[in-house]
Amino acid sequence: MSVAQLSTPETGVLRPSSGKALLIDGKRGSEEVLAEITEQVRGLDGLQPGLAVILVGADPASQVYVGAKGKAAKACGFHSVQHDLPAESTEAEILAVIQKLNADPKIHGILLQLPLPNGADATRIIESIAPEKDVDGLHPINSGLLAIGDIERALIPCTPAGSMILLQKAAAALNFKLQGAEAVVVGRSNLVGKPIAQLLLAQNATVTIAHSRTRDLPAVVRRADVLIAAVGRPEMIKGDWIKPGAIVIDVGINRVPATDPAAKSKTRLVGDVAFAESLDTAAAITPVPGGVGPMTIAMLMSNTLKAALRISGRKSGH
Ligand SMILES: Nc1nc(=O)c2c([nH]1)NC[C@@H]1CN(c3ccc(C(=O)N[C@@H](CCC(=O)O)C(=O)O)cc3)C=[N+]21
Repeated sequence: MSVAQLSTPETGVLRPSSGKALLIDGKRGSEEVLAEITEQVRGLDGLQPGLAVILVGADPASQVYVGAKGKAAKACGFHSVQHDLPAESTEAEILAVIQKLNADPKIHGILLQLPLPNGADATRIIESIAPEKDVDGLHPINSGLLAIGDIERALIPCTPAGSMILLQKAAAALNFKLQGAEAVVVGRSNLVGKPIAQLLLAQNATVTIAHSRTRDLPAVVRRADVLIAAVGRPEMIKGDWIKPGAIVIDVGINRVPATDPAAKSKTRLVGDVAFAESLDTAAAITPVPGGVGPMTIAMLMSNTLKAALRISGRKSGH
């Protein structure tokens, strides 16, 4: 469906004339961001942004994500290192690695892949990362800057930042105003739900954070002009919960058994939103895969570049 087919009434409630939602392409969005970063890095003469990723344990999914991050970093022309630590590592051992990276002038970004094995608490480890190298945006200094609305100074968590870029792309295509819109975030994690809510507030949306204890979740979701699904439960949000004309950003990445026995892979990826059911109701929706996931990696590169420019005393260009 072309953007021209959409009517955009003053109310900000959008009704696609053909009944099919606009797909927001995160793969393409991420390629655009990565190309821009690569171009900027070429012009930095002498400064090479450096990213260190720490992986504790050998969770296969985490290994895939960490591999993708290293690959993207190299493609952008970054210095990229990976520290693999055994699952049994003590907090002191992880802290020692972080101390070294904090002091390493070649490293501008440090990412501790989450979750830690055996449900270990990452709070103290994250707090040991130098805030100016905290490219995941999880240090209390960065979450504090975000909470007081100092978006320029904060390093913003990558998934929320990527989700906002996709939301802004959809809003621009649909001539939809975030200001004053009803936004519902389903999920309240420190990694995704809470920071996305802060970013939406900074855009003057009216924000509701719903979670597992929310009474009548379908009714709350039905109010959403903008719906952010970040619960981590496969296809939990049903098509008939979606308000007609809503913009839907699906942050969930859930691996479920493949339905097609002939499929090459025994599993497939689905989001937190029942995608097929939502296509006739939503004005725009992010697919899974190919939506927020690739943007997350692009934002990590963007944060690393931002950190490198700041640490080296150059302007960050925003
Ligand atoms: N400290 C920390 N920071 C993170 O940012 C972080 C983390 N820990 N732990 C795990 C999650 C997960 N994550 C993803 C990144 C890219 C895709 C991605 O590119 N996904 C592709 C598909 C990949 C596939 O096929 O498996 C897509 O959605 O199209 C997915 C997930 C970052 N995470």
